[in-house]
Amino acid sequence: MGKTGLLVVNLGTPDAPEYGAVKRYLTEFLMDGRVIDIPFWKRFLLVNGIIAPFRSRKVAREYKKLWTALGSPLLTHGLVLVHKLLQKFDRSPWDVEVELAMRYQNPSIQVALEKLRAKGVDEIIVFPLFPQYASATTGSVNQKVMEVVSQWQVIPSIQFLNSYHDHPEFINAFAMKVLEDIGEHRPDHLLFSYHGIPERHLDRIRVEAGYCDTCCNCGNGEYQSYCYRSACFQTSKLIAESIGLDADNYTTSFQSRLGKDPWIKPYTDATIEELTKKGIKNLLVVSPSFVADCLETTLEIGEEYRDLFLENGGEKFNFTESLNADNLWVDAVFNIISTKYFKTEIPESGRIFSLVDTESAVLSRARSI
Ligand SMILES: C=CC1=C(C)c2cc3[nH]c(cc4nc(cc5[nH]c(cc1n2)c(C)c5CCC(=O)O)C(CCC(=O)O)=C4C)c(C)c3C=C
Ligand SMILES: [Fe+2]
Ligand SMILES: [Fe+2]
Repeated sequence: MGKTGLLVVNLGTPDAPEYGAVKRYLTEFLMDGRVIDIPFWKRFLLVNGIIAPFRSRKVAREYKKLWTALGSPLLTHGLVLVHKLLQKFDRSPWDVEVELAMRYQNPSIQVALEKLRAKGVDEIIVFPLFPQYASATTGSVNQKVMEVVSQWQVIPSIQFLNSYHDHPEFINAFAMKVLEDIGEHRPDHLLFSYHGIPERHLDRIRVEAGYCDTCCNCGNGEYQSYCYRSACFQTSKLIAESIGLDADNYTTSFQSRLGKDPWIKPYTDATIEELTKKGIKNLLVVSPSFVADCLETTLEIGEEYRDLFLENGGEKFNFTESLNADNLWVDAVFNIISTKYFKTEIPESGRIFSLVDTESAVLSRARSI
């Protein structure tokens, strides 16, 4: 077997918590036709004339609150994850190079793929940091990868891992985090809050894939793994089952709406209000559409939704941190990749290697971007 390149990809984040960098990020992101799926000229006017100039100042202020000495948390978690994965693959029987890429801004997919090519990989596995497939996220990453390699003389064999929302390794990793927090905070109720998407995006997939109208009906009956909403309900169900939580004790909802079009429901803000009306006083929120903490978890859930819950009579609000670069998650990614692509059973004793995290190793990687 030759050398394999593992491309780990997340959404992207601005290069700095400043107006200009945020505007560049939002413009690249929202000009993607898979994200705002309207005709180009309308999108161009909307993004360049309204959203980017007016939203960037407020969003830059939010990024400033989030920023650490190492940069944006989304990027830092990705760098540490990749660093640990490299250590694991170095001790494995397989010859694997690992690179982090962001769909928007840096490190770009183009640069990361060029690095893998320079290292002589002859096949590439694309691992999105999105457990549930959406055209706006995984679909867009896959399209970009194909655009880049289409310019190469030698197009390597490429494996796209489209989703792992129901993979036992992913479910188990999140379940462990939730279980720990349930033990600590003893909540009355668990809220699974996923990033939303416009309803129109689901309709497009439904028509293209020939799914029935009710495929994503609240997780009941058949589910379709390419229907983002349905996959989110399935993730909640599997995590809940694995920790022995009854259906009455958890709810699934969708957050982070942008614009006036209808997004998939139920909305997280409305759900939080309903839960308080039902007398829920102690709420634990978990967001398994994100495998790394970022603006949408730390600030939107950790501040906005916390305030909303407390203003409506809630008393205790806690948020389960994401998988970030926990060894639990590193092991899960390693196991997902090696069992799927290297067709190997992982011996129980060989699963966990001791990993030494050095800030300087992460920093030097960050500087080379
Ligand atoms: C988890 C998967 C994600 C889906 C699905 C998704 C869809 C989606 N997002 C927007 C608009 C914005 N998202 C923003 C931030 C953001 N989104 C995700 C993930 C998903 N987005 C992440 C991980 C982040 C955080 C990045 C970070 O640096 O912390 C933003 C930027 C912030 C803001 O302006 O509020 C926007 C805008 C759309 C329109 C969409 C589906 C069509
Ligand atoms: Fe988003
Ligand atoms: Fe559906």
